[in-house]
Amino acid sequence: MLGIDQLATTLSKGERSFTLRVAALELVSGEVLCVTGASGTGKTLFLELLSLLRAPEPPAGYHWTAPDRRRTDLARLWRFGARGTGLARMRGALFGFVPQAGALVPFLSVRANVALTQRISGRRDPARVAALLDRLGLNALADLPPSALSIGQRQRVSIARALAHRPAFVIADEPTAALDPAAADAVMRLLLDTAREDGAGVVLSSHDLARIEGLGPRRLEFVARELRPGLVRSEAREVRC
Ligand SMILES: Nc1ncnc2c1ncn2[C@@H]1O[C@H](COP(=O)(O)OP(=O)(O)OP(=O)(O)O)[C@@H](O)[C@H]1O
Repeated sequence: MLGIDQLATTLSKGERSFTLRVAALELVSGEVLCVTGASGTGKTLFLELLSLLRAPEPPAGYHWTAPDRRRTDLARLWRFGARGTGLARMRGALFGFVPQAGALVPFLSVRANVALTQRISGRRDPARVAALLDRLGLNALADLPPSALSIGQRQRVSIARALAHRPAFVIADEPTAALDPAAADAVMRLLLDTAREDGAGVVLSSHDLARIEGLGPRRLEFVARELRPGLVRSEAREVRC
């Protein structure tokens, strides 16, 4: 289980400052959480904090309780900086990423792209790569480079890559933003179904409420307020759908 008890970050430039704050959140592996809010309310920032890509402001409360009940203080992993090995190990074990537009490695084949997260996390498992290629309908494309694929196909590769190393959670930042409605529905279904079969949780952001309706009972909504000119604070509230 992931547990947040105060997680915040502030971005500043000149007179402008944007603070994002999440007071409390618990997330069990296998759950689906949709993250919503208007453009610029900090959905991407929150996903970066959650997935250990961005350091939270101290004091921060963020921990992981493994199935064997061992507890890791995730906020403390930042004490050695962004390149700390403990941080990288935990990030790799807990999270897989589906970015907005695939972000595949252009000089690797589809198969090698899917295997990449296994290589990075030291969890090599060619049989699982083959199973995911099959599950996501990518067998015929396995030896092609990403440039030979449609955007929807690239997103399917991205989903396979995010799951290949068996993370506890898949983090998807507007995963269907670049797709037409039919392809978006198909990719969303594949993402959620494959993650569910694997027992992985999914945290996905979207500003398209219609598309995420019915995906799960939990939604975290960010609302930003300008406290005074140039000083914006965005806070989360959980909405039960
Ligand atoms: N250096 C900075 N100083 C102040 N504010 C910043 C800085 N960099 C980014 N911001 C603000 O941080 C906020 C968070 O952006 P973020 O990309 O997380 O929002 P989002 O909800 O994901 O938006 P979208 O739906 O458009 O992708 C934005 O309002 C942006 O203006």
